[in-house]
Amino acid sequence: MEFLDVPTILKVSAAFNLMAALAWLTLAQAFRIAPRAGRLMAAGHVLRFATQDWGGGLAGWPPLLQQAIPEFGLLGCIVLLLLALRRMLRSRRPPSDIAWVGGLGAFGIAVGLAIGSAPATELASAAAVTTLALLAVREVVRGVGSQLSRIATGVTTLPFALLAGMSLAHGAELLLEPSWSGHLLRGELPTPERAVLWYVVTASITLSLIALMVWRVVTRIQHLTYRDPLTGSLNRRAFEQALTEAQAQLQRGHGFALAMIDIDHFKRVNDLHGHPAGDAALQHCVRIWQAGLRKVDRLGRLGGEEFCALLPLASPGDLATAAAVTERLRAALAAEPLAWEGLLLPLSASFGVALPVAGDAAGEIGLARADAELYRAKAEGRNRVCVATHLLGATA
Ligand SMILES: Nc1nc2c(ncn2[C@@H]2O[C@H](COP(=O)(O)OP(=O)(O)OP(=O)(O)O)[C@@H](O)[C@H]2O)c(=O)[nH]1
Repeated sequence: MEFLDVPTILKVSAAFNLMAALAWLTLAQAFRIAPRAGRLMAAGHVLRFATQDWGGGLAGWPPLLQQAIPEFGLLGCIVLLLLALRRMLRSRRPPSDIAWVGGLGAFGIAVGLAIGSAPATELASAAAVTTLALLAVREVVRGVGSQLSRIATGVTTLPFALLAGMSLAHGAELLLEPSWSGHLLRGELPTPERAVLWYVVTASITLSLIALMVWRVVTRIQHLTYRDPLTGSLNRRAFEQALTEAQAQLQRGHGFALAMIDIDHFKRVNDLHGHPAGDAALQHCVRIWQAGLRKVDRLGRLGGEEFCALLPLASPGDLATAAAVTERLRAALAAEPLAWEGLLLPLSASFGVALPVAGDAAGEIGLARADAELYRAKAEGRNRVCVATHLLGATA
């Protein structure tokens, strides 16, 4: 580390915090990207900038403040960062756990300062920072769920895990060698290795949060592009894209079935109970059908009260399985009326199931066949599943 002296590393780190604060504030205020999370992040970086020891910067201050300012500053910065992370990942969990850990940490630091024990002060700070960093790891893992690959989740959580590890190691170091603490009070600077490590961790936490923010924005754009805003099912364009991809897979022996769906007498719901009731009925149907479908299945709203489910099959011609799945969807809706303004509105739908045709690139022939079966289900009395030429389910 001879090429970099410690005061330079500390100044670079301070400048980085200031620039990061400006960048988050610009994203939040000028571009309205993750505004609340951005403001919290900016506040965290400003706090770190203002309270970090830049190498002798606190030398003229009273000894108590020389130790108190960086310890409280670091703790406050990590609390703000964790709150920002929670907002970024749209977590609904109340911040009481963060408040508890931050509050206990601050109390521990204050007690350490009051009794004049530098090791106790640093130990309280290390314990709180370790816990907060572990909470951050948990937050990311839960927040991204299965939506990111394991590698991406691992890379994103790594900086927080590193921070937890460093704080834990520092705590252990203080227990084994209490004389190491209070280096600020003695006017000592950290070693170049420590200073660089802190800088790397701070910078990688910022990069990790930027990656999460980009991921959030991209996910939102994808949702707006591919989802029906009312029901959350795929919109027509996205469903057609899924169908085209499934048709291509058909050549490789991966079969699927199409179940065309239309809610029965839906106009009556609108006419008798109003448009909002109709909207609620559409959401109700999609919630029930999504619950009955597997993760690999795709449900799309093709328009109005017409939907289509794309059901991948284990064996290409397995129409019986597709019919059984569709019958389950029919029965589930028929069994669960919509609760609307104190009333229970019975709902049902008709279904037409068909297999796709190889070589039909956009899947139009399969859709037309499923549509013909749906037409037959309507004509034969509704609330039923018609498959190819066979009637499999029928209820009055
Ligand atoms: N509330 C609401 N209604 C919609 C929406 N999209 C379409 N509709 C209504 O859905 C109704 C469809 O009615 P029809 O095509 O006559 O079909 P139906 O009443 O379900 O009759 P069958 O299909 O023959 O059983 C129309 O009244 C449309 O206005 C929507 O997003 N929200």
